[in-house]
Amino acid sequence: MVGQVHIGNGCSSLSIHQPYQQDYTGTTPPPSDTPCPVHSLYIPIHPFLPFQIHFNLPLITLYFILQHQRFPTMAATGETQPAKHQEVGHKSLLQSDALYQYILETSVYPREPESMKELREVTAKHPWNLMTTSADEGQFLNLLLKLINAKNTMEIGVYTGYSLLSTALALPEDGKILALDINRENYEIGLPIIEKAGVAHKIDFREGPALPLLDQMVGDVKFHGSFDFIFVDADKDNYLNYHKRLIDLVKIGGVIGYDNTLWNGSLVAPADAPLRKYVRYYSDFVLELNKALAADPRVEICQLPVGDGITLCRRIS
Ligand SMILES: C[S@@+](CC[C@H](N)C(=O)[O-])C[C@H]1O[C@@H](n2cnc3c(N)ncnc32)[C@H](O)[C@@H]1O
Repeated sequence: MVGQVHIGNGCSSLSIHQPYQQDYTGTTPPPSDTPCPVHSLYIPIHPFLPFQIHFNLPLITLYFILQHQRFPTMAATGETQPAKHQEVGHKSLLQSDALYQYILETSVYPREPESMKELREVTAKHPWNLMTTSADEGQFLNLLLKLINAKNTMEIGVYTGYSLLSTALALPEDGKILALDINRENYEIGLPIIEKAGVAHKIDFREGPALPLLDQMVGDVKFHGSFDFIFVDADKDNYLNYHKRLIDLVKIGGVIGYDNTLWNGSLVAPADAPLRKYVRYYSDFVLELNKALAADPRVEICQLPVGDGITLCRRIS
């Protein structure tokens, strides 16, 4: 497998794939509790490329793949035309684009802080913009954090920082966000806007894969039960691994939010639906996560069809 790189996973979740996933064929998923080794090679060609590519992959094929990554639900529905909605960050599972636009224009954009609007617009120009948290979900997170009086929080999966900014704006002056991402470059796109908004002092950004850091924190009792809120929006194949650790780190009564738990609606696609390989692959992890969360007596849950689906878990024991 000389000269192969694995880049990205699915819609709205960039995953830098780990060595154990090399040669992924869709039939041999990686061990579910294998800690993420530090990625050895990172080539930011495009975040949604689901599988390993050969360096000599013809450009035309690459172009074809990139075009189709933008409309991952097409495969699930058998549509032949891309969805009409072109809103950046559009991940609504609403069947009506017009209704989604109505929500954005009536309730979201008019109340969106200027800094978030600016970050959304800057992110829209970035080639991986489909990864960004949608504006309606950003608004939801902001209100949720205020409702639960969150002060000490964590975010796994920052990208350019839209959800991070919505969190930072919601927290009190002495609030904190431990922000984890393998890619600092994208975070730095949003950082000047976050600084201008006067909330950068709340953010402790750490570059690197999240799991090893979580393991360190789990090994230190001072972090146990210390987080009011944790937002997970990163590599789906590690969500269960994250949950195993985060459950110790979030306080009793605190909330973990897992993003993309409806995975483009692919979870209910028939077995023979022509899903793209990466959608099918990550769909199994999301299905496994949803089942595990529903059966976990340590949390109360609520799965909301906001964005690409967000499952809130309130720790109760
Ligand atoms: C969907 S994006 C996050 C979007 C972000 N919440 C926003 O509001 O724009 C997923 C992010 O997860 C990061 N990521 C992927 N694998 C990761 C890992 N193992 N540890 C930490 N971050 C990871 C990617 O670099 C990417 O920036």
